Amino acid sequence: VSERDSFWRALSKQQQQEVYEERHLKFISSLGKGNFGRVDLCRYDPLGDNTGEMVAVKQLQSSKQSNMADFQREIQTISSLHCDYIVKYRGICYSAGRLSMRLVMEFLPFGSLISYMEKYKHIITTRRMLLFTSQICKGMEYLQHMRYVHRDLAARNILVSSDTLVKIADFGLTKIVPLDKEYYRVTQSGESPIFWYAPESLSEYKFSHKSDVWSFGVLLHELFSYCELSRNPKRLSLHRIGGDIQSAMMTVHLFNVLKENWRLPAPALCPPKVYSMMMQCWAFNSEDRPTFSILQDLIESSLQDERE
Ligand SMILES: Cc1cnc(Nc2cc(F)c(C3CCN(C)CC3)c(F)c2)nc1Nc1ccc(F)c(N2CCCS2(=O)=O)c1
Repeated sequence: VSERDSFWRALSKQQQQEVYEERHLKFISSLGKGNFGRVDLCRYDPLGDNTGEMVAVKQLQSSKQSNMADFQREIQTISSLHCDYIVKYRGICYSAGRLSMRLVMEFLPFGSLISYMEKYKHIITTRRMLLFTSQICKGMEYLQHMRYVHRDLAARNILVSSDTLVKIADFGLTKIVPLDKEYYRVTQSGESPIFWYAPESLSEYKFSHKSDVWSFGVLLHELFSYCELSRNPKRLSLHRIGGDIQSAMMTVHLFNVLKENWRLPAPALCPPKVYSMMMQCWAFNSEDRPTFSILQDLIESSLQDERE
């Protein structure tokens, strides 16, 4: 009980206010599984007349101590973020009986960018893709302003709210950069999305706003490849380094080909200015990479080209 109560007390006054009562949270369907968590679509229906709002509810799969701590940090992170391009925190559902708590978020009806692009790739325009790019960049500028490093920026973690709005989601790996340093060094590697990692993250486990910029470039590659599985970063990188390497060596081989200046090839039909943006994000030395505000200007200029 004490552990449960200590978590409860740890929540700020503001977070405790947004409490969702379990008895009014009606399960509708499972949306998917991600970092240690499962996300369900629920209707929060206190009036019991099916007029309540639809919400996305994330709960831990295993109540392992380390996962609990990560989940609590994820809740602290997402509840402190207020930005149009970041999925909104609604509150927490603290199930009285069980130890587990659940994170309640706004529901985005179109799902992840990957499923959206698969479905609409035949009608989506370059302009629309640049609009999505600009929104993700604005979300990342805000995240950087709050001194957060996302560490898992990838198309699978971008959610689509409407045909004209996408948001950054899944803060399971997000860390705060300490005030006295420009980067965060992780100890446990866990399930690492190494094909989205900057060289310094592969070799020294260093994560910074500049490593998020590298991942942003990989996300841009996914988007302008219409999130096609045959063209995804993991598939293309494995093709370059040889697919039969066991995972420990994979990081080393990936680092080496990046050191030798291999990069993901330009997606078919990708505007030259957009590929040039990706290549700038993939500068080997982190200080040579653009900031998200410089990227915003480059995106605006590409949008101009598409307008004329
Ligand atoms: C916070 C949030 C808000 N809205 C939504 N809308 C949403 C709407 C949908 F139609 C779908 C799909 C679309 C495709 N068809 C076949 C099944 C349902 C969908 F997947 C999601 N999803 C949220 N989260 C979420 C859900 C599910 C997740 F797997 C992950 N993760 C992904 C990487 C780590 S993760 O576990 O965080 C986050």
